[in-house]
Amino acid sequence: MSKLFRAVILGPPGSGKGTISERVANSFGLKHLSSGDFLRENIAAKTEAGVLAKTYIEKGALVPDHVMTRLMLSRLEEMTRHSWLLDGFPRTLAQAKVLNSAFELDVVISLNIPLETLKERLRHRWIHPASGRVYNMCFNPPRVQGVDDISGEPLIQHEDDRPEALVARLRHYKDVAKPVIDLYRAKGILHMFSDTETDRIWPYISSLLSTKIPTDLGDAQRVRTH
Ligand SMILES: Nc1ncnc2c1ncn2[C@@H]1O[C@H](COP(=O)(O)OP(=O)(O)OP(=O)(O)O)[C@@H](O)[C@H]1O
Ligand SMILES: Nc1nc2c(ncn2[C@H]2C[C@H](O)[C@@H](COP(=O)(O)OP(=O)(O)O)O2)c(=O)[nH]1
Repeated sequence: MSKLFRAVILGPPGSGKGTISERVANSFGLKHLSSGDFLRENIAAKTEAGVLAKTYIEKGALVPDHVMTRLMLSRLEEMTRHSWLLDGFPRTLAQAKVLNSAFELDVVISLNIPLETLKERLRHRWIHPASGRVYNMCFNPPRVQGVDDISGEPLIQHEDDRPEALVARLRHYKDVAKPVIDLYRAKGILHMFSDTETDRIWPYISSLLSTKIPTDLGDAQRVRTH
């Protein structure tokens, strides 16, 4: 059995976690598990966790740690034969400790993007709620403005993507994320990236992962698309 690769990407709202995770999944054949997308799946499926999580998300609050860890770890138990990249989890120190007790991580990527850049990006972010597909009028616009390329359904903007909501979200993110970042720095597996453009960060992340991901992942898993 080849060694599997386990990674996490951390970053504030709008920092490019989803965008970069998709490129990592496509380039290295890792499974991308986004906590936000998984929650939306559970909400749509009206699972017990989904119904409970919805009550918190609607209030703009984080889902309680015990609900998140139970949900995410049960999903990860189904993926033990895969290499994966987690996006949006862990978000708190309690979540990180539970994850670390269950899996040994190889790499933690932390995106450090300036506030003004985040504001500008989120101002133009449009989302297809059912699929979680993300567009940006300045970066990756849909073929037809306001319409999802795949389903033809309308795109929406998150209420809390508005600039005035972002400052509070960012302060909360920083308070909650700092101990998580410090934990992984202490473990010697943290890699921090700072820039205003994803396309400038991507080559560094791609070359880091190329050195870390076992080459014997097997062709089926390791599909290189350039
Ligand atoms: N690890 C987590 N712990 C607690 N709540 C979470 C977690 N991940 C997601 N959530 C909840 O689900 C909501 C949607 O998550 P999602 O990642 O899609 O949006 P977000 O947190 O606004 O992130 P971003 O703007 O960076 O894409 C969050 O606002 C939060 O309430
Ligand atoms: N202009 C610009 N927009 C970018 C860049 N990288 C990502 N974006 C867009 C995509 C999204 O609409 C928004 C935030 O990116 P995201 O991948 O959803 O971030 P995250 O919230 O998952 O961390 O910004 C980028 O480099 N430049």
